[in-house]
Amino acid sequence: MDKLLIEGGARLSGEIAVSGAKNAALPILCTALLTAEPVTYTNVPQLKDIGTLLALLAQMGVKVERAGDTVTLDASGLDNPVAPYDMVKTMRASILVLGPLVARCGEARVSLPGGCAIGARPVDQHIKGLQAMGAEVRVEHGYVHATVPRLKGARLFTDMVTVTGTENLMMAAVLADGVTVIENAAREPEVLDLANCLVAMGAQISGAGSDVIRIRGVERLHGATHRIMPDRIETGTYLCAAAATGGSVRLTGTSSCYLDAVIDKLMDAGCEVVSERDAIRLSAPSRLNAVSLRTAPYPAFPTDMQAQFMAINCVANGVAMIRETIFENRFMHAVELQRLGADIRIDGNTAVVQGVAKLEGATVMATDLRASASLVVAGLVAEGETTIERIYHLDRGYERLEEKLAALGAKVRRLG
Ligand SMILES: CC(=O)N[C@H]1[C@@H](OP(=O)(O)OP(=O)(O)OC[C@H]2O[C@@H](n3ccc(=O)[nH]c3=O)[C@H](O)[C@@H]2O)O[C@H](CO)[C@@H](O)[C@@H]1O
Ligand SMILES: C=C(OP(=O)(O)O)C(=O)O
Repeated sequence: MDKLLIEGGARLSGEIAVSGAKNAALPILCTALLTAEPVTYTNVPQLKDIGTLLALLAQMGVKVERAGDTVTLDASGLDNPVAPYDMVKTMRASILVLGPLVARCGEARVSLPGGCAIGARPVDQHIKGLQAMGAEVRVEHGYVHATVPRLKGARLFTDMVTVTGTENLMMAAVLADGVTVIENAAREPEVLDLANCLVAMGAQISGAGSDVIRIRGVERLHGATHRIMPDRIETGTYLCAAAATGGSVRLTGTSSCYLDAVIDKLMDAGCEVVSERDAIRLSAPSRLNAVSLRTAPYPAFPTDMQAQFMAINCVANGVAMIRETIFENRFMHAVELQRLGADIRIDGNTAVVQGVAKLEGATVMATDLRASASLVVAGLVAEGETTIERIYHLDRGYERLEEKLAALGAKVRRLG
């Protein structure tokens, strides 16, 4: 199993390009299921999760062509609306095929993605929404079976803000008979990016990006070309890495416009952040101030950046309170950070981080994607060598991580 070796202490500086967003690409690639015409997607990141999704689509009968960051999908031969357990178990986002399959084929059999390290993550809201649109849905033997002659537009209200739930129901509604209104919708930029792709394919959607989305179903969608938005979490992670090391970096192919909550906190920590049209520059002081935060749905502070901010607080000046309100088990990085010498106390969904003067390198274990990112950030500032095990988690969400870090001057290498 691959490991990452980091020799801490280098101050990051220089320029790197940010990749397309994993969490936008995953739902957006599923839009191909909604049409018999080819759809081309650009700025698709080369990540393990994307490979898993493309393999899943291919076994359904979708023709997949991939050249660099461009993917063309042709679902004219879609003949197997099934997502088997073996392909779904490694990636929760595979539930995103459910809505499009029911909408286009009138049936779907999709394995429940199951629990994962950061929480139970049920999909009851996805199911409830499809039922409200007239689908007959049964959960049997670990699979969601859904059938319906044609979905009907409905008024949907989710019990909590759910990102992939909103995305699944929006994709189901675009081919439904009549108007669907999703209330309490997720406002994440990735939901808006998905809506933009669907509109380019002929869907009628208004309100995406707000908490009420209105969709008028159409008879069919057509092919289109869509560019995936930049990855705001990858952007935030490199900003944290630079900030922790007292560095000065410029990130290109990205934008600060979806990162207000994160950039605010970096500025509170003492960083100077300058937004350009398609780039962000950050310069950090030699020691950051501690910054407290509370995760919540967009536009508030993203749960996917909580672990990286815990890492920077470990070496900041002062005490930070970090409250996680989205996932019930998203502090697993804390014990690993403690192995590096961090002072962290967990009390329910709150972590109290007392900054220390220095961390020391050690062997640590990655437990999920962003937990792993926090260990990278901590390893970059720790004295001596840090070995991060189980980095397959990182490969789910960070394209060419070692190469990008090395381009900023980090001493990092992968051991196979
Ligand atoms: C591929 C993708 O885009 N993943 C992101 C997406 O995950 P994902 O879409 O899975 O997360 P959700 O927004 O659905 O989850 C929010 C909360 O709602 C709960 N819930 C959700 C659906 C449901 O049917 N029932 C239910 O109880 C979840 O357990 C969680 O506690 O949003 C999360 C929250 O911003 C991010 O951390 C993930 O990176
Ligand atoms: C939790 C994440 O992803 P996923 O929903 O794909 O597990 C993430 O991107 O941090």
